[in-house]
Amino acid sequence: MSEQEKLRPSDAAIRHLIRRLTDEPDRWALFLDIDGTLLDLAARPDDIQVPLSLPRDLNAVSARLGGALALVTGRSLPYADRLFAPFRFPIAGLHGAELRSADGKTAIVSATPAFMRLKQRLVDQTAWMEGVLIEDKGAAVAAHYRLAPAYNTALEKLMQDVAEEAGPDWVLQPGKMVFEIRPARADKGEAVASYLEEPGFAGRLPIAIGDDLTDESMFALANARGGQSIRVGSLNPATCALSRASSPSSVRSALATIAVAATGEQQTAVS
Ligand SMILES: O=P(O)(O)OC[C@H]1O[C@H](O[C@H]2O[C@H](CO)[C@@H](O)[C@H](O)[C@H]2O)[C@H](O)[C@@H](O)[C@@H]1O
Repeated sequence: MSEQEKLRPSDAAIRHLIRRLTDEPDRWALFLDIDGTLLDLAARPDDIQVPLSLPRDLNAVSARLGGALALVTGRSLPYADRLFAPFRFPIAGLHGAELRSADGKTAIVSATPAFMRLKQRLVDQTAWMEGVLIEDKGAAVAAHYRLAPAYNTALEKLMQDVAEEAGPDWVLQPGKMVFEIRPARADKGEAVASYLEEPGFAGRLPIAIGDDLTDESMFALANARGGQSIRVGSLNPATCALSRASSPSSVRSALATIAVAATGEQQTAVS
């Protein structure tokens, strides 16, 4: 059975995606979220599994698009890099605040001493919340309650207070079973807009694929630029994405299918 045949009947958007990127590779630029889009969600942030073939498939799709593929994630840039080694894709990390452009130029945000003290205090203040995990991402911090859903409300209140204390350079970013405090300087939509100014991306139509609240800004940007937006999983809460994909596995299937088509064409060109 081909990768495409494994797709669910509801994965019409994924079939369109495969057709677009296979038939018109010079027309599109692809922006991919990581957790819940490329990778299945896991109980803890560090429990995620990267399927062995995924980095290679991403690289083949990127080559097919002339390099117009970027990962746009809430993870820190160095963390995202490690997931897809040995390849180094253009990556926007910390929800758009960190950015490595296609030519390798990197803008990283540093935590201020005051923010570092806040992060330590957050660890102390949540120590009694059994199951709550604090993820230190440098200039951002996430408080996860996937293993302790009962603390949802208490954690939200605490994170609102901490975000306020952090000041105007940081904002509260809710997500799937998580409250994060991230740098306010850019969101994912702004990161995508910035890529679309770069050689290699400029003049192309964006396709944004994501699964969570943080992805809404890149969906809105892609829609406004005449591109496509695909929300993975449920359409609840309401989304501005134009279409839906059933699961990260359907996104990976699409990438594998496009990668196979791209590699096949290369081989035909050589022989
Ligand atoms: O923008 P993304 O690439 O989707 O990153 C968003 C956040 O993803 C991670 O948290 C989520 O995935 C975890 C692992 O599957 C899961 O345990 C958690 O409940 C999810 O919220 C990551 O840990 C965060 O740093 C990212 O910002």
